[in-house]
Amino acid sequence: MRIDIISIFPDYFAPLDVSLIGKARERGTLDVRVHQLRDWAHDVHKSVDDTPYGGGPGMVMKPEVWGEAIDSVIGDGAPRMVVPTPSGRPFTQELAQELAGEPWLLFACGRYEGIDSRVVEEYSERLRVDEVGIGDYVLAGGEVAVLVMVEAVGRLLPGVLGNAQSAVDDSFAPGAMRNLVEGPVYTKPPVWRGREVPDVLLSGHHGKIARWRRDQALRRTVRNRPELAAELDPEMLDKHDRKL
Ligand SMILES: N#Cc1c(-c2ccc3cc[nH]c3c2)n[nH]c1N
Repeated sequence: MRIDIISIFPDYFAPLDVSLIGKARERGTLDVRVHQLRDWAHDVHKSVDDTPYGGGPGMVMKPEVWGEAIDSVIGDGAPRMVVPTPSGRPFTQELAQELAGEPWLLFACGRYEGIDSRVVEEYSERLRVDEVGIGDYVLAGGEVAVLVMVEAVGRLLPGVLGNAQSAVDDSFAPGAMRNLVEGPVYTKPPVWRGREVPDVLLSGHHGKIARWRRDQALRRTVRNRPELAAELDPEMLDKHDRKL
């Protein structure tokens, strides 16, 4: 997978040089290219923003600069374009799985009050463009959101996670974990400050362990994410309710 990121703060993406994503880049599984938007700003100040039409606070990012940058980066290609924005569709594990199936992603990182809306209009005629948000809070720009999305997508690519099963057991993963969050996890020592690991996990009985883990996931989902629990099959809730 190729990933292009356009931003006025390329240094924000240094974390993509380390850990899982860094190793995937070294192996060639991921080809991440970060571009400085100001390279396509031609005035002496390398301006990328201007005052908003209609008035209002802050500045808006100029369409001309974005247009030149995107045209230069994609050439005749057609990546899937993702524009982080608080007003976007929610970024979910399901969307991460979908994006992980794309051969080429282009992330356009806005700053200030955002990117002139004609940029999304322009490229929606030629590319699949998704405006995506990572949560109901407001950041100062799209860079952190892109870091979140690149990690969530990158870890799903073949060979990136040491244990492919991890992705299957992820919270929210399609299939058995859909609408469920993960339950508690434990490692050695068996007793820590007088706190014991649940006996079932030491039993070696894989069926009982699987049932216990699912029950714990359900309990945590009901407790922490009741809106997800409401989406679960009532039969599953009922079966576990008798024990919840
Ligand atoms: N994704 C996302 C975002 C943002 C965001 C994204 C881009 C810009 C550009 C200026 N301000 C921004 C905030 N805030 N909260 C989210 N969930």
